[in-house]
Amino acid sequence: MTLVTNLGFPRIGAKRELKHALEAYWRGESSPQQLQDIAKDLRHRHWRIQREAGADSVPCNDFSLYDQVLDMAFLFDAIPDRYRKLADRDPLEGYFALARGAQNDEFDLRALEMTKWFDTNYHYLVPELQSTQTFQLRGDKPVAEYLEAKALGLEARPVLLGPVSFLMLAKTVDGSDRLALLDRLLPVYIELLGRLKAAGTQWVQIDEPCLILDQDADDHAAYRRAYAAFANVDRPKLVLTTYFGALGDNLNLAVDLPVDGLHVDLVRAPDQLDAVLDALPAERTLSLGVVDGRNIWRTDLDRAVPLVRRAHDRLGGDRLQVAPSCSLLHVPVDATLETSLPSDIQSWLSFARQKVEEVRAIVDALNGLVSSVDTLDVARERRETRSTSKRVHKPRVAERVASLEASSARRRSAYPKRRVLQEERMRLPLFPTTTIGSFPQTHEVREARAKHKSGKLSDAAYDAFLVAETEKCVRFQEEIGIDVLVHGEFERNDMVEYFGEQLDGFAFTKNGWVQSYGSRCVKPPVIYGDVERPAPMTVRWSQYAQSLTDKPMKGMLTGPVTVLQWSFVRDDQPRAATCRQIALALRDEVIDLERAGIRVIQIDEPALREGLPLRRADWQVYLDWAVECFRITASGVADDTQIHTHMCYSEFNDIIDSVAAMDADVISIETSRSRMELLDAFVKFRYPNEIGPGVYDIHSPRVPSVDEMTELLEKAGAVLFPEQVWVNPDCGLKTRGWPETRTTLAAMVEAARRLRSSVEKTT
Ligand SMILES: CN1c2c(nc(N)[nH]c2=O)NC[C@@H]1CNc1ccc(C(=O)N[C@@H](CCC(=O)N[C@@H](CCC(=O)N[C@@H](CCC(=O)O)C(=O)O)C(=O)O)C(=O)O)cc1
Ligand SMILES: N[C@@H](CCS)C(=O)O
Ligand SMILES: [Zn+2]
Repeated sequence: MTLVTNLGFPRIGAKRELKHALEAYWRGESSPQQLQDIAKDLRHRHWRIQREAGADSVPCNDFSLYDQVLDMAFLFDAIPDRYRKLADRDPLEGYFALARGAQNDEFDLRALEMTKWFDTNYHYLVPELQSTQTFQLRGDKPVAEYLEAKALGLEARPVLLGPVSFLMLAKTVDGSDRLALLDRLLPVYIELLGRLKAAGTQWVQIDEPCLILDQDADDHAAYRRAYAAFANVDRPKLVLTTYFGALGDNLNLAVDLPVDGLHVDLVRAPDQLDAVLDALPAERTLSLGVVDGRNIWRTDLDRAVPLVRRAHDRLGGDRLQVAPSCSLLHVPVDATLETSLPSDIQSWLSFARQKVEEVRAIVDALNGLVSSVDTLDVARERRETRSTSKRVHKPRVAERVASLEASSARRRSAYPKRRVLQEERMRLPLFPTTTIGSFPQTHEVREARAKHKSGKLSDAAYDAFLVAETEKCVRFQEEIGIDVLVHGEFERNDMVEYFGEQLDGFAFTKNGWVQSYGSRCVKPPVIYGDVERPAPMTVRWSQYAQSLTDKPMKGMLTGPVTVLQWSFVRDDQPRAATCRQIALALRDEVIDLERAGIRVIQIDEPALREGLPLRRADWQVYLDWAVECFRITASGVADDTQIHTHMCYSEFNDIIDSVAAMDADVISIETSRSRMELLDAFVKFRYPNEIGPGVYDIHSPRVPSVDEMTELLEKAGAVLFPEQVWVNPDCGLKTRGWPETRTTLAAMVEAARRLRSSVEKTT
């Protein structure tokens, strides 16, 4: 019998219940037990939803209080020494210290580095290992969750990140080879698999997502060594799970590994099916990911069912499982909660619950069950209304894109000339200070917006509130001596959603929350049609803020690639085509800002790196259109208007030429958690324009000292020319509170002053 399975469910909850529980706990308003009770409740609710939607088996250990990679590191006791005392005394506090840092009378602990999970907007915590690393089992989370499901009468399939991907996603602090730790790690996996088997587990989902990346001979050897070690041990069956792309040249390796099943992503890589079927050894179970775990459109069942049938004809039903392409962590919980959307758009959507239902419908159709044939008809009808909808296609947008000239993507003069003109106009000191845009989105700010949205606060009162917040923010920056100010972004719910709400072709949901990291969520807008800007979006706030001060006020926009990357995008045209439409809409905004007297405009592109295809062979095509789109947005202004861009969480070494090709006058990057390691790509001569390496890790409540920031700036100063260096935090301050923001920014300005005077002394 072909099974309906699932690789992971969004754990945050349809109403962000986990977020609220975590934050209450961190504020000291609830006990560990209360937090664990809510977590358990969510697990049970999510298993129930999946069962009701038709799943034959549900995943467990896909739940996490913060992050699934951190869970594995914690489970294997891969805890850096600095956290050990706290973790041994209070495991939950120790766990959260790894995730968020901890600062009190006793401890001053930096958090682990955080980075993007493949090409998603989800962040995982990077395990910190060293050559002397040892591993042992600490707790039994996967077993406990398996038994928890069992007590409800469910045979769940624990999800484990596989040993090779675990090591590849980690970093060693001493630069030693991560994979050299494999032999020490394997016995711990074997012990865990044994414990799962003893608890009665039948199948374990062992994720090796790195198998869809470019892997070399040493990597291949590591997979072979790892899975050979699992071959003859008493363990549950293993389904080796890959997602986000094709196995490609790793296919032969994947099918050679002595496991019991293989999951492949047929949404990103439908063409790999025949090769997989040809290569699959007899007896091996095949799990087909045919429902898109990364997007929210209803599945084209007329394409999915024949794909599955092809495998069914070759393998028979008993060796076949059907599933979403990847964990559903990346989509919201339930589209039926979106009652405010236009009904046609709502009917085009499929969130986690609906995706499991779609997998059920596919398997039922395969088995010729009548009820599902109805579902196929309904699905077909919905897709047809979408492909012919007047909401979707606007010929004048396509015409504007088609008539774009190459010169639209070029500034008038090259950077050296622009620099002179900008210097004359702005007269900034050496090491100019600025921030990345947002200031604290306090409970008060969010509450005011929520009240305004629900009609409890009038337009005028909300406006007056935002005016007052913006003014306070400007005055604060003036007081502490920041050189290039920002308005604070108080009017924005999110840097992408805010623009989506004002652009035609975008729909936004009420409950479409997706976890970004820990308790932080985003509500990606849905791009369903051709994009246009009906009216200016940010000019009013930038202009107002500029009217309050003589210092330059930085206009603040989210760039086209990031808007694309952090939205749910159309699947009926290439991403590049949608991106060009967004770029043109934003170009108009940049020009309007300049007209309104704004001399500095930041176009944030934190997602440019994350959008990079996972296989190197596909990079250049993407980078060409992504950089072109940024330049289309940025190039409509005069030479003396300074264009900034900002990128966080990015590893730049491989793409520095494209970053340089964006030709922003100034780029700010995230460098503090990596202690300026990420700056390596920008060292003298490799990046010609100006750079603001972040000196304040804004993802942690920890407050860095002046000395610490000065030291980071000195490190930057050693590899960059002084006149290249800006001083700024890693990213926006929206997640921070005002007290820590005040202290840290004042300290940051002081660090810049120290640096200025030390340079003056030496010249
Ligand atoms: C820079 N980052 C971003 C990414 N992706 C984005 N789409 N946006 C980003 O900014 N990816 C990479 C990083 C990830 N970083 C973050 C940082 C912070 C958050 C975050 O704080 N998210 C908020 C939700 C933001 C939002 O949409 N807020 C709305 C709704 C607020 C709300 O919850 N209102 C309450 C009432 C409020 C109250 O009383 O306190 C309600 O409606 O019930 C808004 O401000 O209007 C979060 O809370 O998680 C995300 C990613
Ligand atoms: N301007 C945005 C960038 C975040 S990546 C902010 O400051 O929040
Ligand atoms: Zn950022």
